[in-house]
Amino acid sequence: MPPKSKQTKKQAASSKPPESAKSRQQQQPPNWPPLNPLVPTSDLQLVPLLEDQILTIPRFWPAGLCKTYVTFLASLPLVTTPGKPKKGDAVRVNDRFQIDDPAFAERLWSGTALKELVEGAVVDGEALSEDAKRALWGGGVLGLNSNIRIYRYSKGQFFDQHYDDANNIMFPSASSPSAVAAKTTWTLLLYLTSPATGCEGGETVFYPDPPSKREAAPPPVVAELEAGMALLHRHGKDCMLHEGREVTEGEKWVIRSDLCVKR
Ligand SMILES: O=C(O)CCC(=O)C(=O)O
Ligand SMILES: [Fe+2]
Repeated sequence: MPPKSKQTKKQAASSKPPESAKSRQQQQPPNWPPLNPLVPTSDLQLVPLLEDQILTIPRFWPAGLCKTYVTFLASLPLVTTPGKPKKGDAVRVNDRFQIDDPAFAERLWSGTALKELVEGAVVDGEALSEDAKRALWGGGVLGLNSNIRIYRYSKGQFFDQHYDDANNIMFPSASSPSAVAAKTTWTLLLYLTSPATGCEGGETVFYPDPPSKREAAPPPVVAELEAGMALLHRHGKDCMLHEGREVTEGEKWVIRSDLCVKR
C-alpha cells in the first residue's frame, strides 16, 4: 500500500490503559512465565534497520521462550478491536490484551539483555558517547512503559498506516517512593511468531517521507517477522508512518511496550 498523504495522519488509538471499571479496580496482572532461557547479552546486539530510526535485536528471545509465551498469551482474555475506529484513529483489526504491569515491564527491561543493550548503545559494533546516547533515546533512559500490550493477528487481520504517539507518564522509581516524570520516545515490538512458526504476512512496514515535495518517497522499509526479534522505532514527533501488514496465514503475536526517558 503506498503511503498516504500527511493530511490523513492517523494516530494509533490511544495507548493509554483503558479507564474501564475493571482497570480502575486494578486488573490482576497475569502470571507471566519466567523469562528463560535467554541468549547471553554478549551474543546480542542492536542492529539498525534504518539509521537513527529503527533498530532491531535479532534473537532477543530464543524460539522456545517465544513458544512458551504464545501458548500462555493465548489463555489471556484478548479483546477483538471494535470494527469502527474513532475519528482520526488508525484501523487496527486484531485481538489485544492490555495491562498496566510495572513489575513485568521491569522484568522485560532488567531481566533480559534490553537494559544493557540500550544503556550500552553499541550500534553496529560502535559504542556511542553519552551525548549521542541521549540524542538517540531522547533523554536519560529509565526503562519500559508499564503499559504492556499483547497483539494477536489472525489471518486477515492488520494494523493500518499510522503514527505512534509519545505519552507523558509517571515512571515508578526504585530509589525514591515517588514516581519520576517521564515520557515515551521509542516503540518496542517483540515478535513471537514468523514464517518459521507458520505465520505469513504481518510484516511491519515503515514509509519514509520524500526528501522534498518534488522528490519521490524512498522505498518502504520492511521489518520481516522473526520470532524472538525485538524492534525499536522512534515515535512521537519523529515517528515514521508505519503499518502491520495483513496476516495471510497462521497467527502473528507481538508484545508491545515503549522506552521511557526522564522528562
Ligand atoms: O504489529 C505491528 O507490526 C505494528 C504494531 C504497531 O504499529 C503499534 O503497536 O503501534
Ligand atoms: Fe504503531
